[in-house]
Amino acid sequence: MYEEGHFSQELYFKLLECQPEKNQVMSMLEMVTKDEEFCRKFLHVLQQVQDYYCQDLQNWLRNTFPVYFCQTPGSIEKEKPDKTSTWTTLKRKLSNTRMFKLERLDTKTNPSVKFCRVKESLRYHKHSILSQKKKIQGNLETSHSCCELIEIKYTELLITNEDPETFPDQHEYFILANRRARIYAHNKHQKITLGDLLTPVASESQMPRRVLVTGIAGIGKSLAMQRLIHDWAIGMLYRDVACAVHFAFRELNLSRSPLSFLDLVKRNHVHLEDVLEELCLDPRNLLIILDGLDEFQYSINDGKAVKNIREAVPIKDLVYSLISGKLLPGASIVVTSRPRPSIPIAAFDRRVVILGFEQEQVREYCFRFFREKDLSENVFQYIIQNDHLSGMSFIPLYCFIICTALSSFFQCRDSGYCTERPPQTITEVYRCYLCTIMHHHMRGSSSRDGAASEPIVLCSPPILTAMKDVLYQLGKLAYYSLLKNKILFYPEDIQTYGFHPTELPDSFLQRIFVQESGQQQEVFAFFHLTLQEHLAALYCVMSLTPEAEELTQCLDLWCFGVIPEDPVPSKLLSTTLEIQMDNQWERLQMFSRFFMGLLCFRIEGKMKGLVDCLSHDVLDPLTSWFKGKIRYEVNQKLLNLLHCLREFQQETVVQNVASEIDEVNFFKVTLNPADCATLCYVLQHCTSSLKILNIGYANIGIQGLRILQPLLHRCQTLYLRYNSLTKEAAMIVSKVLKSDCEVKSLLMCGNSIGSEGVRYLWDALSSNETLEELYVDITGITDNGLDNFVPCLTHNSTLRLLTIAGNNLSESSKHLLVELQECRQDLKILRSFAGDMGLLQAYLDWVEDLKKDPQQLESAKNANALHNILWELEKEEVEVEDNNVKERTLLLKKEITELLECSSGAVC
Ligand SMILES: Nc1ncnc2c1ncn2[C@@H]1O[C@H](COP(=O)(O)OP(=O)(O)OP(=O)(O)O)[C@@H](O)[C@H]1O
Repeated sequence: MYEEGHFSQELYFKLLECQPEKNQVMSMLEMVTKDEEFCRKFLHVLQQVQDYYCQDLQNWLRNTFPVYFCQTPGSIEKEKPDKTSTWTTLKRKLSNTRMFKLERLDTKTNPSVKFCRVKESLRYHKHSILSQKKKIQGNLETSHSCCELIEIKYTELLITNEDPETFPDQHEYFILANRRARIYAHNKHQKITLGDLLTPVASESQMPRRVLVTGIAGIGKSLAMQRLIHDWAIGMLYRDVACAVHFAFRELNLSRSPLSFLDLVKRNHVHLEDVLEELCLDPRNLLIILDGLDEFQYSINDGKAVKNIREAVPIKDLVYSLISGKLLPGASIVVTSRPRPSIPIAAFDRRVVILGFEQEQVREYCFRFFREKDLSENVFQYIIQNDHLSGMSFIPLYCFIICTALSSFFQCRDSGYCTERPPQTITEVYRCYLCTIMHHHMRGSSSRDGAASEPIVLCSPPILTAMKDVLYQLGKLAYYSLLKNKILFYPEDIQTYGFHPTELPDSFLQRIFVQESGQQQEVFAFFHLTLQEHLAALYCVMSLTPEAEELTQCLDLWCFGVIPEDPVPSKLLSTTLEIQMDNQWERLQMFSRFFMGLLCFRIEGKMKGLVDCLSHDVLDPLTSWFKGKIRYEVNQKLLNLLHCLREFQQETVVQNVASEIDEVNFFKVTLNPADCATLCYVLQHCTSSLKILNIGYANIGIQGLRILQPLLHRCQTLYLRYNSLTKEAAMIVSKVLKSDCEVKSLLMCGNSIGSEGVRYLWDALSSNETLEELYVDITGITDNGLDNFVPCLTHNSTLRLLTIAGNNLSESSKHLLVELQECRQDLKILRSFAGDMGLLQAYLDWVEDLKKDPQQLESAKNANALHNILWELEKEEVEVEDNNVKERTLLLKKEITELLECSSGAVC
């Protein structure tokens, strides 16, 4: 009724939430029978879904309301409100897909009895799936987020049909944030829905049977699997599957003794006990979900194959046999894992990646979280207007953290209590989140109901004092484990830090292993890696002495992996010196940013109750430390330093450091909008010129360029190559060139600014008096891109070099270039690759770079650069006379052809 547009979302959610004593069906009937029109619509919908209910009810409805049931199915289509609704999809599927038929079971012997037994067992099985209300990780039972119903809580995720690549060893968040920047920019990846995980796409001839779903921590893999099995149980998805079962690897770890597939299923799904063997006769009846492969304690690479569902084997062999299709071939298997699963991905017919929420889903999430339109819209607007928060919000778990953190501000703002400003930096968000859960923890469950409307005084000294010991010990556990790259803790580990496993503050840590009969083994983890990083940073800030050298030595270690030659006595340093710190800095980036943010709080006296204020005296040595580093660092290390400054929020420090920066090199570092905002934040603290801003291959897209716009006029050399920029980017740059700017060299190659875009650039050049070099090779320019070229450039007096090769210009346009060259003798124009040995060599070197760097190759391919060059080289070949040039031209052609063949999958 909701999907069909007859129930509002509010009514639908209300119905879903009705208490068990007030049966949902009864409530629904009460609602629909109130008015005749409603009743009519209800019967229409019932007619559409007759397959869902039993024959008796179908007959009764037919006899009682013949008028509706004599209409042709589909007559209701005209009332359909939303073409993309799951309801519409369901109806399409009902008509298209094969439905599961019990005849596929072996019913030769005493068929009717068997038939009923199987049907009955499956009904119980589905019922038990639907009645399990899984606790949604990290939820606080606060007044606004108490609801755990999956229909209400679940917000659609962006899933793409794409192979997980081999990622560099970086923090998962950064990888995904950067990866998404690429995916949005080119939009070439195919989106798929949960319901299509097992449906062949156009290029596939067969239905994929074994599917791997990857995604970083907190992106929603487990919730998606819960949603999938839920939707199967209510008949919305995979109706051709007779029986779906779900296992979490963290629970499979508990199976210490050998067991058979039958034992495994029966242990978890008792209702299937009597019918499982029959269901397994045709494995196509089965859908097996295996969630969280990364948490499996055993390696399945050396697993042994088992083919018999009755044979008891070690759990790893069972898992291996299912995933490799040796056991129950034909069954559908969906496995989830964090990126880089420790299993050959070739075992899967399909690999998909969950990329989290798109912006509209963040809005939807906010609504589902707060359930109040105005409040949720205010929160959503606040998130999207803050690049840092919006940059994080695509991860559902972060969305939860942000909404929890913001809730106190926006709710008490409405009631007029709030004096503080809402959090803006990541550290502030986590601090508020932590304070909210501490507040919650302190209030205890008994006073929960009455206290819901109280204003929250976040992080008040009494709360911090009361929680001080817990936070300190948890932080200590977090810090030392983080350095050792450890995220799971055994009870012994916990006890070492002064906690008893039964008295753990479960708002911070989650128990991973459920307690099972006879087995006591439990493991704990912080409910998200970022919470561990935040608490670790809190511990370090609390433990820090006023000794400035300790601070700078620690920063050297965390931000660069540099072990001090002459370490000062420090508990933060002593243990870390024993740890291999090579390349640790990559993993410690989020931690170091949190550290700087919390250090600011301590200096500003906002940690009263936890630790004394730290004197402002540390600011000078800290400024010197930043100045010393920032001059020489490039790429990811530089980016992390800038983020640290952003989190630190100390204007005088940022100003002093910013004035030291005269070159910024982010060549091939993918920059997401939050990175661009940070770069802009720091550099705007000074007004002097920047010699070089190199953001070539940073894939910033138009969103990133808009953020960086205020900086561009101060750059002398501006590298914007291969950034997925379009006409709008040329408009921005043209504005910059018309302003009082310092830009001398502008490299725009490999963007799709096109003819319209380049005309804005020519126009700007008619008045600009700074630009000396302009590179617009391979930018999609065609003949009409030169419409205003000659008049504009004749007025220009500063441009000395223009490269415009690799565009689609006809002979007549090339004449225009020659024409201009004649009247502007001081201007060198390179219009083709063969025209200049230097340009040819530059492109040969470029091809060498592409061979080594798949990401750079991807950018080049997205700009269609290789084909453009080839096309032009082929035309030029005829004209070349100089043998040297000819030889280089042929070589470039050969290299590019080979590269294209190689990267399209042919054997290199
Ligand atoms: N589709 C969604 N709609 C609403 N909330 C979601 C969604 N997906 C995830 N969440 C929120 O994020 C939390 C983490 O999700 P989930 O446990 O599914 O992540 P995961 O990818 O399995 O993480 P991990 O790899 O750490 O196990 C959920 O508990 C829930 O609060």
